[in-house]
Amino acid sequence: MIPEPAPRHSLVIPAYNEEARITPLLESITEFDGELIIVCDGTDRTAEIVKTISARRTDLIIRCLEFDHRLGKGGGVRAGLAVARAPLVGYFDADGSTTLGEMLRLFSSLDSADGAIGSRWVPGSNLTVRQGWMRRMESRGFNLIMRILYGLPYHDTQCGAKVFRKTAVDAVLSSMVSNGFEFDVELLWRLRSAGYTIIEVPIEWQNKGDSRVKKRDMIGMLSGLLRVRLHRGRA
Ligand SMILES: Nc1nc2c(ncn2[C@@H]2O[C@H](COP(=O)(O)OP(=O)(O)O[C@H]3O[C@H](CO)[C@@H](O)[C@H](O)[C@@H]3O)[C@@H](O)[C@H]2O)c(=O)[nH]1
Repeated sequence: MIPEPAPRHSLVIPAYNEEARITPLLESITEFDGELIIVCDGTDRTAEIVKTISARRTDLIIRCLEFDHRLGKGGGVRAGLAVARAPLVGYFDADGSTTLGEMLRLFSSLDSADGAIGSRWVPGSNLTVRQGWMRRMESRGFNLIMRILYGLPYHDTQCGAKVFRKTAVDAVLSSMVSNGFEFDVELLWRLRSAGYTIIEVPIEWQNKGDSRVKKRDMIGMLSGLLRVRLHRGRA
């Protein structure tokens, strides 16, 4: 049997109880030279919907990873990245806050770096629907703390659109401990500490609302990051 060629890109979509938003996102993708890995660990019909679309859309490679317990956003992304087969990998949110076109633009900037993160807070970005001022302040404050605590020079560590060379991700993934929304910061920190270059790229972003991020997740995110920094010390 001739082995299937590896896809060019792997994109992970963490999808926790996304039955209302996953169909429009997948249907908006008309062409993609790669695989989509949807990580479903919720309690609604997301996985069932993904499998139905996957069977019908023979023009796309859609893989559905199913879990019977909640992994957290970070845990979900990690599970997806671990089985990604392409040399260029990444992840973005299920809510359609950014588009596949923007993800392809991020991929194309990997010519000059090992990782590229979408940023809503650098010149050239386009926020078509702005976040409320409270969430914006929290985001700015969070990034400031990350600059101080982790020495990360980025303006938007939490944007859900990120791409990397698979070799870079593979080098750090097994040391990662974060499962929640703090995953992104730990990943960036470990990659930078291992000498990989990551650039920040302006992105087009539409805030969709109906966030799964609750107050307790924010507290969990900060305390998780303090724990990683204090107890693990070095990457
Ligand atoms: N598999 C899985 N996915 C999850 C989980 N929790 C959240 N997600 C997924 O993570 C993505 C982001 O969650 P949203 O509910 O859309 O929250 P948001 O407020 O719009 O998220 C923004 O802030 C987060 C925290 O800073 C960011 O991580 C996120 O990328 C985005 O910028 C969605 O695709 C959602 O399904 C989980 O436990 N498991």
